[in-house]
Amino acid sequence: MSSQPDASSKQPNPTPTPPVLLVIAGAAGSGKSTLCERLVSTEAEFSRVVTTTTRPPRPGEIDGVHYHFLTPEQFDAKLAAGEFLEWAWVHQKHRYGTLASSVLEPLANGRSLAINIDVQGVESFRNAAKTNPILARHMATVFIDVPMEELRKRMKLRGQDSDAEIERRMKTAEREVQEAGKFDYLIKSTTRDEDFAALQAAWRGTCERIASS
Ligand SMILES: Nc1ncnc2c1ncn2[C@@H]1O[C@H](COP(=O)(O)OP(=O)(O)OP(=O)(O)O)[C@@H](O)[C@H]1O
Repeated sequence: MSSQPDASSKQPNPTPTPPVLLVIAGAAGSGKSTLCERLVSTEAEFSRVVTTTTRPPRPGEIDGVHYHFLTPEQFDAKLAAGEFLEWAWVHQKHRYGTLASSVLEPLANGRSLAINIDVQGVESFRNAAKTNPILARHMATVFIDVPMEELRKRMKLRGQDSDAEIERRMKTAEREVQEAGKFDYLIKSTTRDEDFAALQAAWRGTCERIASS
């Protein structure tokens, strides 16, 4: 995960906005990370949700900044106490998740948050919002919709994944796109700039909903 940008490089927004939680999902290669990074690096109100992992820190990674690093035992204890909004095994090796406190505390302090997560993780957030009025009020879910052939192209161009891995991700993408109708906002992906403008529109829409409720 990339480091948090320097807050001083962001332009403060002259009009105060209510804090929001934008939960951004889409298939692998859809551009979630690109959008999330641009939002937290250009909009002064936004921070990235600091998620939790049992994988050991890599050199240079700071606890509480890049991740909350927990031992498997600490993770188990928080799980048993119901402190996670969502969690998952990754590559059957390490667990990753989002603590409710990592979302609720910044929101209570007036910070807006963005998180990029898979479609299954969003379902957990939606379920949590059913019993948590703060989440229900401040959260909006955003799906980035990319035509299948364009997805394959983006993953090939990115050059991170083998052909076999890309095909595996494409199969998952076909399942994930079936869930698009459950999201509050759908971004029909075109250029990076237009996608970002659509994300900003989703942010504005969410602020208006909160202000009028
Ligand atoms: N609107 C766009 N048009 C063309 N290319 C894009 C667009 N948005 C992002 N990309 C490129 O597509 C590739 C995938 O983007 P990114 O890594 O942000 O996707 P992701 O959804 O976070 O993927 P993953 O889930 O695999 O981490 C990157 O190379 C990125 O630069």
